[in-house]
Amino acid sequence: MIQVDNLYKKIGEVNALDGLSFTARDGQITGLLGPNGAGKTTCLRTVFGLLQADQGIASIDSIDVAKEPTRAKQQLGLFPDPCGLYERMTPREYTQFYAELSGMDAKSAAAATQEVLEKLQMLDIADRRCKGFSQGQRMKTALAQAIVHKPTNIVLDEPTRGLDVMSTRVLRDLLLMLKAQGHCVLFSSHVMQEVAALCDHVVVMAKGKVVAEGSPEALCEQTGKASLEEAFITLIGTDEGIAA
Ligand SMILES: Nc1ncnc2c1ncn2[C@@H]1O[C@H](COP(=O)(O)OP(=O)(O)OP(=O)(O)O)[C@@H](O)[C@H]1O
Repeated sequence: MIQVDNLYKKIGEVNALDGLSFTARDGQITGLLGPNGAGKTTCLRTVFGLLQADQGIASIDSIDVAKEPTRAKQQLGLFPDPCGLYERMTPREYTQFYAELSGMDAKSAAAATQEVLEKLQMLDIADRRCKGFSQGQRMKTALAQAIVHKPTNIVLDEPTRGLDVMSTRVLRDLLLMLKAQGHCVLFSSHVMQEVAALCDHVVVMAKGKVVAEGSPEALCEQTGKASLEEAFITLIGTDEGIAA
């Protein structure tokens, strides 16, 4: 479970987070939806301990990220940009390298790597170099790295940005699989369709604050609109920076 409680963060003159609070639960996909500059990335960076909030608490499975960053991060997987893979490494080498970085000895890392490669159904590409991989294959490799240390919680910042339709579908299926396995999945997006299709809980944010939250259906009901897109426009007052 990921909780943010009353987070404030001023960057330069901007209140990037302005009293942000929400909970992302286990066994659910939670979407952070907001226009450009809403504070989504700032929020996720704070959750991962890359930024320190001015005020408020971010916690992973009730562990305060600012006070116990190492222990908190053991429960957290951060999905990296799949474009940044080391092309000369194979998914197995790459995943094992990250497993060892997370503190496992070589034998445990090899076993955890084999397990995750099986789980993501990527044994067929496990021992090929990443150079020339399709976006979907890169995506799987990036996700293998993010979850090899078996975190309960997985965070993704705009994971489908720049992806083709097939790769987006691969990623969606992977996220649904992680949810079915009881993980807490938190991702940011400004793609309405993706959020409506995947999320159990949507946190609509603007200007560093939560404007509304609930299931896509509840948000439609609350605003009296038929689609999440219309509900969003009603809540935010604009659809600027949001993709259908
Ligand atoms: N390093 C920085 N320097 C200056 N301003 C920043 C910096 N990082 C964030 N901000 C500002 O903080 C606010 C929140 O930015 P953030 O990147 O968190 O938004 P976002 O919701 O992820 O936006 P987008 O969807 O455009 O990626 C914005 O006004 C942004 O300009």
